[in-house]
Amino acid sequence: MPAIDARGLTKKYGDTTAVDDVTLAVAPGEFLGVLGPNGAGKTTLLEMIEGLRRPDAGSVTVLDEPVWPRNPALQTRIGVQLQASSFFERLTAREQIHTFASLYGVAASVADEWLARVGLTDKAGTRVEDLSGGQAQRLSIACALVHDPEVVFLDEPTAAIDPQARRNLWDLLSGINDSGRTVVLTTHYMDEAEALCDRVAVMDHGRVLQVGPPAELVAGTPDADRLEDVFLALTGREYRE
Ligand SMILES: Nc1ncnc2c1ncn2[C@@H]1O[C@H](COP(=O)(O)OP(=O)(O)OP(=O)(O)O)[C@@H](O)[C@H]1O
Repeated sequence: MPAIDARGLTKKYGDTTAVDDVTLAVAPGEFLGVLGPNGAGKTTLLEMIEGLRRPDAGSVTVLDEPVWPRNPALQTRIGVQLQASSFFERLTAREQIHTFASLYGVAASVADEWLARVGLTDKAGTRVEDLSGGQAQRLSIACALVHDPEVVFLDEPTAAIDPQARRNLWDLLSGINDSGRTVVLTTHYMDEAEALCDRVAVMDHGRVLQVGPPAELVAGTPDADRLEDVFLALTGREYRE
């Protein structure tokens, strides 16, 4: 049984087809990257898989449970990185993650450990609206992981993060995956996809163009040294971040 089984997912916004008939299965313990340029449909696809957005067509199960309509049985088993704008207002970083922890019945000490793991112990007393973009992003990742979910969804987790913190987050996410968790992340960054992912789904214009281990995608594409070349071969366009 796949950890995630998405079939024929489609979402339109007016005349824009954000996600166009995407079928994707993710194995338990797999690290899948959804790679694509701006507007490729990555966020919309992820939101449908998370059960946060209703597909116009298609269906999704996560851990063998349907995600739509909203499925309370799944909430404690999946971790979704929310946008920083979804934080509870006026709480400090520590209060924020303690609130998440208590919702899930997780000890406060575990929440503090997560603050340390994302390098935010010295910002624990800072209000969430006073965190930098990268700090807020790291807090949102810690909040998504605090209840030790079986399946983790991260939407461009390193987008606003400086290179050193990015490396630390890569180590953190690899460690979570090594401990058997299924991880799905969207990214603009080829190097991130290559460094972290067992398989990469290359997306453009709402469609998944190719799925496979990064090395296989490259090996299967004549003259390709990097995923950039694979994207060029698939679309005829340069990949732009
Ligand atoms: N709520 C919305 N209403 C209308 N159009 C939308 C909405 N959300 C996304 N779109 C459009 O759907 C397409 C896919 O957007 P989406 O955010 O899923 O892509 P993305 O790959 O995550 O992009 P980015 O990397 O820039 O976040 C884009 O053309 C976008 O403009």
